[in-house]
Amino acid sequence: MLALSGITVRYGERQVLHGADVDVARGELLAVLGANGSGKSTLLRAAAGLEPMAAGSVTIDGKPSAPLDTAVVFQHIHLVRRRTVLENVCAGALGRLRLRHSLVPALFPRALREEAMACLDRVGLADRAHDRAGRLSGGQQQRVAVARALCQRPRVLLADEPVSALDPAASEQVLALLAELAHDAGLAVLAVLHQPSLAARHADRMVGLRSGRVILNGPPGQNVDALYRAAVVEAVS
Ligand SMILES: Nc1ncnc2c1ncn2[C@@H]1O[C@H](COP(=O)(O)OP(=O)(O)OP(=O)(O)O)[C@@H](O)[C@H]1O
Repeated sequence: MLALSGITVRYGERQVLHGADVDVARGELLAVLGANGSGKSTLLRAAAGLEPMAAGSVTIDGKPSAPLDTAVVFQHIHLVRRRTVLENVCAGALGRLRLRHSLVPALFPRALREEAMACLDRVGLADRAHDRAGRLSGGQQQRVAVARALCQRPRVLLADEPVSALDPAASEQVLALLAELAHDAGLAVLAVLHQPSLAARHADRMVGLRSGRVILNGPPGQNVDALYRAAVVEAVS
């Protein structure tokens, strides 16, 4: 479904991605791991169309990816804290509906509110719909951010270190949610993670980057885990 082919990114003289090939199937959660500075976030930004590439292509089912095909969830959760949870989720649809209602949430159409409620239900937070977003815990806010991404109706969900600011229990919940969205909703999900053990518990496949190159690609398991530790983690220790 999502195919990143020959992704090459340079900052000035410095090349940070060297023709990386990564694909994610429909219904798959792919974890991208690697040491600091290995190019994980740059790869994700390239997948989202947010990074100018020196070479390479991003396609979905063989066609160039369009902006609304991919939704992104970031480490820093950008919810509007004084707005309700439901209004924040509705905002995920603004791009696709070309609504001008972002400043007047009361005017969100009823159908959109219902869809946003369904997205919230999917992340297990329908009962918090009318609370102000700022009152939720960090883990709950990240799940709201996932619901907002779903309201965009993307085909691909990209998550950049979505659990870095969360405690272990909330991290497990968010990763389980991403896996569920891949498996049950048929999304292709790519998550940049720093914790190999978390990735191994939830991801269908792991890709390891080192210095802008893909150095491993396989299902979580002893071989990949050992290779990951040897090739990625120990490279920086
Ligand atoms: N806008 C930029 N201008 C110049 N260099 C950049 C820019 N963005 C990233 N880099 C460099 O590109 C390299 C890859 O960065 P990237 O953020 O993709 O790594 P990462 O694997 O996500 O790291 P981390 O785990 O620390 O988030 C790093 O050396 C970084 O300093």
